[in-house]
Amino acid sequence: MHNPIIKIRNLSKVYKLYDSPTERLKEALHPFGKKYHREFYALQGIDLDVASGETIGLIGPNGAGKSTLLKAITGVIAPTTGSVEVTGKISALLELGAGFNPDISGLENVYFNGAILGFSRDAMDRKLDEILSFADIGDFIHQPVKTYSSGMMVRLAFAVAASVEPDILIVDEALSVGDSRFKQKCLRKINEFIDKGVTVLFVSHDMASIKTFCRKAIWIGNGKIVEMGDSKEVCKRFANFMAYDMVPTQIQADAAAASGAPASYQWQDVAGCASVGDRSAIITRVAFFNSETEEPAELLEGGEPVAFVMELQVKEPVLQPILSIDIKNSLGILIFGVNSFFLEKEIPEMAAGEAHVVKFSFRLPYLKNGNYSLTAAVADGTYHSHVQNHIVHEAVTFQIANRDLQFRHYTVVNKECDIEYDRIR
Ligand SMILES: Nc1ncnc2c1ncn2[C@@H]1O[C@H](COP(=O)(O)OP(=O)(O)OP(=O)(O)O)[C@@H](O)[C@H]1O
Repeated sequence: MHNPIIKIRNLSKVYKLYDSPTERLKEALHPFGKKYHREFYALQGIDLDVASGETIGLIGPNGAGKSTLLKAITGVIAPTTGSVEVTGKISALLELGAGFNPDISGLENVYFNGAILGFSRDAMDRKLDEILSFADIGDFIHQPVKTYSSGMMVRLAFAVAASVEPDILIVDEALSVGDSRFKQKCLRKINEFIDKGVTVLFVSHDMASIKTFCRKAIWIGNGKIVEMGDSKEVCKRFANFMAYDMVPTQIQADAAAASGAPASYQWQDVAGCASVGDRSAIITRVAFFNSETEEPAELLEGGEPVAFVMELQVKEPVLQPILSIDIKNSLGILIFGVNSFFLEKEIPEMAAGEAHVVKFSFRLPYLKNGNYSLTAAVADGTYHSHVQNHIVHEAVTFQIANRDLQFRHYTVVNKECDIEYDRIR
């Protein structure tokens, strides 16, 4: 890469961890320099080149080292080893309140921050209207920052960061505390920066934002770069890792073999899920996956062919089984559902002691970006008169993250609708 705007070589950051403050004191006072600490690598051997105009999303589990990397790039912390070279003006939104003096007013902080970024008082005077109107916190601007709500703090911080025409914009999850209207306003502003060619580094646990804004994503785990590449691909693999890789595969295979069920499903145990019913038949485990690629359905776009499989153990006879799945949004509102009764799929009686595997295959509707859960149920009777045997809430959860703007506004997008149009005057 020619002249990267950020060049990182063999970057490591080591923190000293002490079991108690006394250990720290003992180390400081020890006449022969005895060590009382353990070393913890928050970052280890990071090599990274960022080209001007790139938009990069950083993803990874809690404590992976994402914020530490951003702090090293902005110069807030010094590397233990290695180097970070930055060419250009950085505007950064790090943790909440970082860069603000809590005892002085918001307005004084605006000038203070401007000065740190190299702007004179006159230059900040010229930017002030724009900053105040973007932050939109009214008279609170004259109050000390320590009286601000977290939302107000991030409003002011973003307004200042956006006003200084940076070459590199760094946003560390800060936007998550803003209300949704402000968040949208910030995201529009970030888009404007991207259009102008500003380099953007963005930490978020929200895969939809990462996929929307960032062409490239870097997955950080245990202080190292696990994977780097197209944001869609990296987000997908990270989401699958978070959902499934922590379950030892041998346990899954053993459980499948014991039940005689196909071992190929990536089963999820539902024992820990909230459930109700008379338990004549119980749902013991489930799997949800893309039926074309067979990858776990954790991070989706809508429109994919998917399959949901549930395993049932029958304790008492179920004479007229009805099997159903419901998909709910993050507020618990039912978005759509499917059941064997509606589908006129007659399921034969299930006898005590039997085990069954039921597979629903369908095309996922185009849903609004967000988090969803799937409730699975088995009942006995007819649609109007039945006994619930087992309803398992949030049997699986998944996220819809579609970077295509058209899918953002409607709860469900129906692409099958015809529109007729006549000009009448
Ligand atoms: N000053 C410090 N002293 C000791 N350990 C620290 C310090 N700052 C960070 N760490 C540790 O470094 C690791 C990486 O932290 P970091 O904040 O970079 O993670 P992260 O990926 O941003 O996590 P999250 O998604 O939770 O924000 C964590 O284990 C954290 O506890």
